[in-house]
Amino acid sequence: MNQKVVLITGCSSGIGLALAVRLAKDEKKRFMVYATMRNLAEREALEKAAGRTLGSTLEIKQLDVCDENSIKACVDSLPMRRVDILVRNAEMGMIGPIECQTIDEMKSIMDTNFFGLVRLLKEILPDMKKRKSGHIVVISSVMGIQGILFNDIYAASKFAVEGFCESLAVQALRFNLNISLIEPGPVITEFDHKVYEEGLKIDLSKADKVTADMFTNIYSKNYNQIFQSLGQTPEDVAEHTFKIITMVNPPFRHQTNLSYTPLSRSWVANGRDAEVGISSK
Ligand SMILES: NC(=O)C1=CN([C@@H]2O[C@H](COP(=O)(O)OP(=O)(O)OC[C@H]3O[C@@H](n4cnc5c(N)ncnc54)[C@H](OP(=O)(O)O)[C@@H]3O)[C@@H](O)[C@H]2O)C=CC1
Ligand SMILES: CC1=C(/C=C/C(C)=C/C=C/C(C)=C/C=O)C(C)(C)CCC1
Repeated sequence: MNQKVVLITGCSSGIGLALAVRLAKDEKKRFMVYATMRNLAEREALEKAAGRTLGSTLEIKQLDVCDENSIKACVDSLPMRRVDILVRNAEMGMIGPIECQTIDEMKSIMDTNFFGLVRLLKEILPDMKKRKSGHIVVISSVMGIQGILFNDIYAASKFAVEGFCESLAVQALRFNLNISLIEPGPVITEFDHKVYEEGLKIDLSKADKVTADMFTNIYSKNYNQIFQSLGQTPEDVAEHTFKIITMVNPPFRHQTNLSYTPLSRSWVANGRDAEVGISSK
């Protein structure tokens, strides 16, 4: 059987975990999934969800997108170093006023979210080009095309990812490679819990009163309601991504949330006028 080798980053939770399991449980067994995570001590949830596929169509490996050696060691450990489908999923979020964030904290977001992708491609793209086959699937976000209040650095990292992929897409055509950007809106995962919890701990004393008030009484106050009303499950995003992966001619961009799509579409069409109006009152 001609199984496709899939390597996914950030599979300890959320979308990465759901997608790894979805592909490994494919009825036609079309995929051999290497589900990676930076810390193997966090493998329990994936092992549980993988069930019988563990050791058959799913294997767990260590990979930290911030560590070139770990990426190389992981790819070297694969049969003939072959990756047919790379899913770059691992990322970090960050919210809050920039006055309250250090440059080192911002650099760490760019290092994981943007340079993490660059490191992976430096290791995997040359082999894909030689074979003239491969699909690079990047879990981006609607924030890759639309900035959102108090997500300045995170959105910038997603814009960087999208610009990088858009530029590479031109080369990809020449080598018969596909690149797809998956753009979910809010998804209810560890990510949004972690980001929100961290956001609540921010020392707002470095921000002026108006900014601090906007963060507390507009952003934080409405955050849960936005996620509860619009949020998708990681399994839903995994299903969308599965469909993109199994398409003969996958699209370059794909938004996963029909409830959110009108917001990002109208933003692109009308600019700031389309910003969603939620009042602090
Ligand atoms: N949740 C949301 O609302 C949305 C999420 N997304 C995107 O979806 C993707 C997955 O996020 P989601 O499933 O929500 O969140 P999770 O927090 O559940 O998953 C993020 C994963 O990335 C891993 N990770 C972080 N840093 C590294 C690293 N240096 N090397 C390897 N793995 C790392 C985490 O591992 P560890 O457990 O070790 O921290 C975790 O497994 C991200 O790209 C995110 O930007 C897009 C739109 C909306
Ligand atoms: C909370 C909140 C808003 C929306 C937040 C959204 C939509 C967050 C989406 C996060 C995503 C998509 C994260 C991952 O990539 C608005 C509308 C700015 C108004 C003020 C309060």
